[in-house]
Amino acid sequence: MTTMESLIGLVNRIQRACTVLGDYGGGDNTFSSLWEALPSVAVVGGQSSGKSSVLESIVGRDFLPRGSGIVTRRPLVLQLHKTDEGSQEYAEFLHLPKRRFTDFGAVRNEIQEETDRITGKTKQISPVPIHLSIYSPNVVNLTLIDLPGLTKVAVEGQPETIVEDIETMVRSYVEKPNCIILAISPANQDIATSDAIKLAREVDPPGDRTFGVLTKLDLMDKGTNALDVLEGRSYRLQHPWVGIVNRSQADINKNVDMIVARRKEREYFATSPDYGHLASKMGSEYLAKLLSQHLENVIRARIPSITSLINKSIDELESEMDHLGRPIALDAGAQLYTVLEVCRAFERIFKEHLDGGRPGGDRIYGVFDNQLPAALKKLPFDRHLSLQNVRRVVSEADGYQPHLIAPEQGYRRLIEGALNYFRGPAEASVDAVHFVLKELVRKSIGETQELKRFPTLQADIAAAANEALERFRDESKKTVVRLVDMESSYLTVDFFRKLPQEVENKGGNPQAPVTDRYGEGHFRRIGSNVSSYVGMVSDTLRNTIPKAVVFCQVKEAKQSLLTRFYTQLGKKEGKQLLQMLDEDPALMERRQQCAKRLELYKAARDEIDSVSWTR
Ligand SMILES: Nc1nc2c(ncn2[C@@H]2O[C@H](COP(=O)(O)OP(=O)(O)OP(=O)(O)O)[C@@H](O)[C@H]2O)c(=O)[nH]1
Repeated sequence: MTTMESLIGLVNRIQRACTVLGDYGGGDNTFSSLWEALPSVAVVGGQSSGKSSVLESIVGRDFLPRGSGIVTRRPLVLQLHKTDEGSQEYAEFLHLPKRRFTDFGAVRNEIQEETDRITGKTKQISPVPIHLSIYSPNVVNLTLIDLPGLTKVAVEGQPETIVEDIETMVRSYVEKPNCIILAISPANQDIATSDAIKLAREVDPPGDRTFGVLTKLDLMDKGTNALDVLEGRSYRLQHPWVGIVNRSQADINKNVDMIVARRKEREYFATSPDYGHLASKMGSEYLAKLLSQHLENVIRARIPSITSLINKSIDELESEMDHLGRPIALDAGAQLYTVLEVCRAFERIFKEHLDGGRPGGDRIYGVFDNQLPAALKKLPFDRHLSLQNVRRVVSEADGYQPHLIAPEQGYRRLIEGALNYFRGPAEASVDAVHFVLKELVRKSIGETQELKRFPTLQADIAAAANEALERFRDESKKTVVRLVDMESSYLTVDFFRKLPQEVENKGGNPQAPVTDRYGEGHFRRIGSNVSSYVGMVSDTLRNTIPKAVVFCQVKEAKQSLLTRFYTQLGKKEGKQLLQMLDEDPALMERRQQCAKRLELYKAARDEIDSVSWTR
């Protein structure tokens, strides 16, 4: 079982971890803020309303910078830790973890210097908080955030936007539903004009999380009192108002001890004719206890939802880290392994495209089934085998003496001329398949999740794959052109032997004039015979070209797309490998951020686990 104090201690530790990792609410919103999920108490009020005095009397020490103008220019997260009676008081800054301050004057100087470190000596403000822990037997466990005082006008040396800037910053703290607002108003001013109440009313209309604090009760005009406010009649809040009497400026100048001031405050209420009946519920000590108690209750109630936020964030971050991939290993062996792994993943996807596991491979079949037959059909054989052309080619081939029986040379020339036309569709099929393969490489690279983080390796793989595809294309072209050449280098003898013997079988009419043999019918027959032969070759090529293309390009791409690349890879040194694994800087940055966040959430989870609280 733990005491309530450990709950505030728990939140204190998580808050410190948040600040170390740059999570103090607001800022970049790509991560859910743990800070914002934690309950905190923010002190707000107009300038000179007595904020610093209230904080100091809660602590029982002088330690805040004083001066004219805006002194508090960065939020001060003040974590109070109660220590055993008699132990020495000391303070510690998060930004100076090794130094213990026992001199509170030095604490004041450090706050000032640390403020200037971020804002410069200008009068600018900054939302980056300063964390100060005070360990003392005279405090209660409590965390308070001191914010710049709300002002109405910019004074000499301040930027014009200061009024708005301060309000925006203060608002960014108090508008969070987990923020408890300590709204400070001076009693010697009309409560209706209080900056603190005005802001609190805006961000917390029901007054659930606002604690009204009325300072300077001792400075009210004689004969007047603040009972209407303190008893909730002027402005109603869910929590009771607390009246405070801080040290006057004269007391501060005289260095009146804070402990003495607390005693005087107690006496003031105890003996006050106006407030005597409220004495036990007035004063800074009471306020500190009230806040501490309330904060503990709020934390207790919030722990389950904080835990679930933490667990959810851890899950999300871990899955994002998996997605981003683990950081690159440092030794060359592991780097080579990573490169090979990624290449294999790419090859697997590329093969899936070809084998039908992913779309795109069917387009190769489309080339064979549509494109090639259509191109073959379109070849200009009609023109080549027109009567006129047949007559011309045959006559030319005969030379000075016309052929006697079959125009052997004429046939050969006509066939060779026709077969030459097949080169075009054959090469076009090779190119078409090449482009399909190239497109599949591009697609597969895009689909290889493991490659996403390595733009250089992506380019290297693309270059190697495309270079291999070019080689396969060259080889394939040579092969299909060879198929065509083979057709013209040796004609199918059988085909011609089976042709009806035109002269001998001429319709059984041996009397037909000899001139007929060289007439239209004769050349038409030659044309039609050549056309049948070419048609037969076309059928053959329609089957053999796809075989050659698949053999030279598709099968090769499946088997050895990256073979050369792997050989080159084996010769590379660590430095070159690392260059290949050069990651996108944005991604590296994101991974680093995720890792930091994960560390924060895990630390927070451990903190919560280590505190078992009573329910
Ligand atoms: N008599 C008397 N004087 C007070 C009381 N509270 C604050 N003062 C005086 O009012 C002046 C302003 O008080 P601070 O505590 O510095 O007020 P603040 O709101 O922190 O001021 P800034 O940080 O400048 O915005 C100081 O001179 C205090 O001594 C009080 O309850 N009684």
